[in-house]
Amino acid sequence: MDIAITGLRRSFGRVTALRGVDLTVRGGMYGLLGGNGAGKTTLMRIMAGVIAPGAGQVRIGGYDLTTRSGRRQVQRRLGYVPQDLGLYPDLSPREFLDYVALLKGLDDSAARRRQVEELLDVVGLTGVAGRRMKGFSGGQRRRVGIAQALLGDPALLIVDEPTAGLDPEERIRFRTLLAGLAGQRTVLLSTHIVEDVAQTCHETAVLAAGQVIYSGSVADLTRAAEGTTWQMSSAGAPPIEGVVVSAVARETGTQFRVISPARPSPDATSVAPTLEDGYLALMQRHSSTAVG
Ligand SMILES: Nc1ncnc2c1ncn2[C@@H]1O[C@H](COP(=O)(O)OP(=O)(O)OP(=O)(O)O)[C@@H](O)[C@H]1O
Repeated sequence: MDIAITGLRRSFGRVTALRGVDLTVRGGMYGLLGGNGAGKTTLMRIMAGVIAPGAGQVRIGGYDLTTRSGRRQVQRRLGYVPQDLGLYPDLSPREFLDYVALLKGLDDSAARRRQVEELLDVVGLTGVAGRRMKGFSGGQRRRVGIAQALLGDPALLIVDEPTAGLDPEERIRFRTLLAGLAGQRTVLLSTHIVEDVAQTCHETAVLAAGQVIYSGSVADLTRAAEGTTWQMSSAGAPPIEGVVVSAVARETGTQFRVISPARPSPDATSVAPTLEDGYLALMQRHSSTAVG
């Protein structure tokens, strides 16, 4: 399901969360990157129809989200996994999903049960389907969140910060699950974890201070740091030039990875960038133009 957004603005009182967002998404798995407060959640909530847009155009699958009828049409075709999904701790995932399915209008109880069992299997929760959710891990809770969003087989799945707080193994399992779901539908993944986008998306956008400062391929964003990514050793002091991406302590000194337009020290060697380097180089350029 295609998403076409132009000139989207949204404020909360005196705080402007989105200041003219332009974004086009065409199917598959799409990453939305940005730091804290960049406006990702506001954008997701507008697309999910939870809050109305301020000014601008938002069309999803051809439906106009600035109208109430458009929002209703989109909500029928969309699954949303918010950052903090409230679960009922005394219900089991099976009971919870059955309840949400009823709310979504799946009245036929046999069909509802069938769909709930299918989704429990898709998200890998069949083994704990009858257990109360009270003691569930972060990963299990998020799986329940995905399952409830998939009820009704939506063409668009919007997932806000799904891997925050998960341990590394759970994170990998979870993003693999999401990538699998993008086979037949559009999955919009909002995150500040660059690695999740690097491992699952071809296309991405970067949001900063309520504006899209990059949209395009993950490969092109990675290339944004080509020729400006350096590795160097130092007796201890970090380099004065550039942004330090990582610092690894070794017996011989500290090895730094640095993003800098100029060679940060005579012994620094140029290395191939990762998506994280590209993202940081973009942010660095953006903040220097925003200030200057
Ligand atoms: N309901 C609200 N009332 C007031 N201000 C809000 C509201 N929702 C968002 N904001 C403000 O809008 C800005 C963007 O917030 P938003 O939650 O969309 O960013 P984000 O990119 O999702 O950040 P995070 O990763 O920290 O959740 C922030 O300054 C935030 O404080």
